Amino acid sequence: MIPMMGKSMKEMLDKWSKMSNASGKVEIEVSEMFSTLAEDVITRIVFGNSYEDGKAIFELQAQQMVYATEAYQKVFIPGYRFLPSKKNRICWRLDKEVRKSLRKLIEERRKIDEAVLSEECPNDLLEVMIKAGKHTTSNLLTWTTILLAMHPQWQELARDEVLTVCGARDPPSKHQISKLKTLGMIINESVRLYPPAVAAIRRAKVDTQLGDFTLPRGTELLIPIIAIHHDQTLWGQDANEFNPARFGLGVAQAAKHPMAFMPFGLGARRCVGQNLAVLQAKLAIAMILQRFSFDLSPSYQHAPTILMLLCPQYGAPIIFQKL
Ligand code: HEM
Repeated sequence: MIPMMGKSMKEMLDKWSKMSNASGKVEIEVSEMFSTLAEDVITRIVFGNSYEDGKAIFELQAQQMVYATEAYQKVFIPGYRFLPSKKNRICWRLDKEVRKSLRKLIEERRKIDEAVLSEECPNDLLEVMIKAGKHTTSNLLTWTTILLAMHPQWQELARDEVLTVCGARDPPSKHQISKLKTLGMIINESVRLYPPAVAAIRRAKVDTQLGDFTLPRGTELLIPIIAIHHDQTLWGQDANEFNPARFGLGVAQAAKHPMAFMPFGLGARRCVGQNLAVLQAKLAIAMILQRFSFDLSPSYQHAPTILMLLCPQYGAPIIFQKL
């Protein structure tokens, strides 16, 4: 998997190098680039030979996200998404199309000779992964790049670590990636401050007592991940500041409550793509650090906004300088 990711990454970075001017500088809108990268990686991993079909499904999902965001931006009314408004109807239709395309692909996979169906293309993973992975991972990469551009001292520390552990040119191996502790802390701090998924939803299956609240069966709960991640009673006075050092003793020790960090959700339904997302993020950032230093473009405006996921409202223009 890592060589496949490394290949997509290297192709992207070679393109940036070619685009740079005589002094080795290039301005890149990273949110777009990382979106393409994450799509490329997941589509290759999940769909293999059905790459083109996979891309078509991602396009349908992008349309679905636009409509769903508009619907959710209205006042939050439990059960709103079940009402037959025009936008909801379009969402349902797109959802049906996505499911239909996925089912078709899975059927096609089933027809493949069993001998060809190796561990590399288990078809049940297909439906699971496609639904969640692209936008969240590119979002994580975008915020981490913005934060490292804002905090050059952490960028330097991360680069020193990458160069010491992995050298200056070759894509890091799995073994090397597991040794990138500072980079791991930076990524944790990035998803704490800017969790791509800002909330998770649960429904009480039975009547439940939660602290002082009695929740009747069927109650929908919105768990505000982003608010929990910024809560000063849990994270201290500097809760809104970028301080990867808070993760120095591990995730469980970073806040006053061991479960306060939940960018991938918690419990049995937590994110199945967590390891893949973190692996991809570490590899991508490490490979960028090996080749470029970077700063925010003067046109960058810091305006985190929720468009289903937490996004930089005016994009993420970053100036890269070849090392
Ligand atoms: C930075 C990247 C990612 C973030 C922040 C993220 C976050 C989350 C969150 C918050 C949940 C809800 C968990 C809960 O309700 O407790 C979730 C669920 C899920 N994620 Fe991710 N995710 C990321 C990347 C990925 C990737 C790369 C994949 C697949 C390749 C993926 C697949 C899934 C799936 C299938 C679920 C549903 C699990 C279930 O309902 O049992 N995610 N993710």
